[in-house]
Amino acid sequence: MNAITFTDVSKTYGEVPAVDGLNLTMEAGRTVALLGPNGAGKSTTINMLLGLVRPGAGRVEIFGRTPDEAVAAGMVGAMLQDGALIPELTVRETVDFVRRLYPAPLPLTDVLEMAGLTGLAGRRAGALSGGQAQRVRFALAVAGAPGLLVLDEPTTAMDVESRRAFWESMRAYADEGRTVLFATHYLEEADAAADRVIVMTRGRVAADGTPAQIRAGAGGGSVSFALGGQSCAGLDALPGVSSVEIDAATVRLRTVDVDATVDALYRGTTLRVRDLRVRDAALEDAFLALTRHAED
Ligand SMILES: Nc1ncnc2c1ncn2[C@@H]1O[C@H](COP(=O)(O)OP(=O)(O)OP(=O)(O)O)[C@@H](O)[C@H]1O
Repeated sequence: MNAITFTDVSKTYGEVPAVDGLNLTMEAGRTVALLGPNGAGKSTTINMLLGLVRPGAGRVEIFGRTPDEAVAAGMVGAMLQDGALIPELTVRETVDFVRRLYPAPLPLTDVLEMAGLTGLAGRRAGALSGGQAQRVRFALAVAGAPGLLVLDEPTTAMDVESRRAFWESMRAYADEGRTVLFATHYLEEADAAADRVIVMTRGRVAADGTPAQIRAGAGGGSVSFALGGQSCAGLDALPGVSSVEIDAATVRLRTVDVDATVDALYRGTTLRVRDLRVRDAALEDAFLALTRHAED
């Protein structure tokens, strides 16, 4: 059974179509990143998934149930952008209070450990830094051991080290066969943490695939090397090459097939290739290409 199904889902605010005819299925056990520029419809999608916003049209299902049923059954944990904490309660009290609301929660010590909060368990929530408060929100999201974990820009306000630790915790949680959906602006996070990336623009899916597939959609990559005084004639005819740029004595070939281009460069030319550099298209290139197209 799919963990998540959106069928012809739309949501309009006034004149603004926040989500526009969304059709999406997500298999259980996957970690999926929802990527998109501001206003693309990510939060609206997540809020509909959690039953916080009702779709104007269409149907949303979680493990075959309505969002309300799935949430009530403790199948969903969520970390939203502005989840308030009660300042007077300690971290331990906060996490324990929430985990007891679920039918089959994780042990308290496990939750604190997983979220990196063991050393902060006695601290009042009101005295936490922004990044520490985010860790508590993560702990609250996983406390009930939900099969689906939904995270809306979870690493906002975290420094680099907290971010790294956060994704490690998230991966440990996902490795138990659970499904994770997270929205992010950070392309490197989608690249590193997700096995599927859904790029949204203007309430629609602009691209959907593994990070490698999305990168490939951006046009492969580039091959550059020091040309010295040699001629660049014929380079544009090598397999895969879509353009040839020359900057000082370096030539850069944009290619849809890096392997074929490099192979032909060595076998099919008499050039002396020095200082060869190969670069895959970054997810960022793909993202910019996709979202730029949508803004046209
Ligand atoms: N409660 C609301 N009332 C009116 N318009 C809204 C509301 N919520 C969202 N919108 C509009 O719907 C569109 C989609 O917004 P949404 O917050 O879902 O995008 P997002 O991809 O999450 O953006 P961000 O990355 O900035 O969080 C935007 O144009 C936004 O202004």
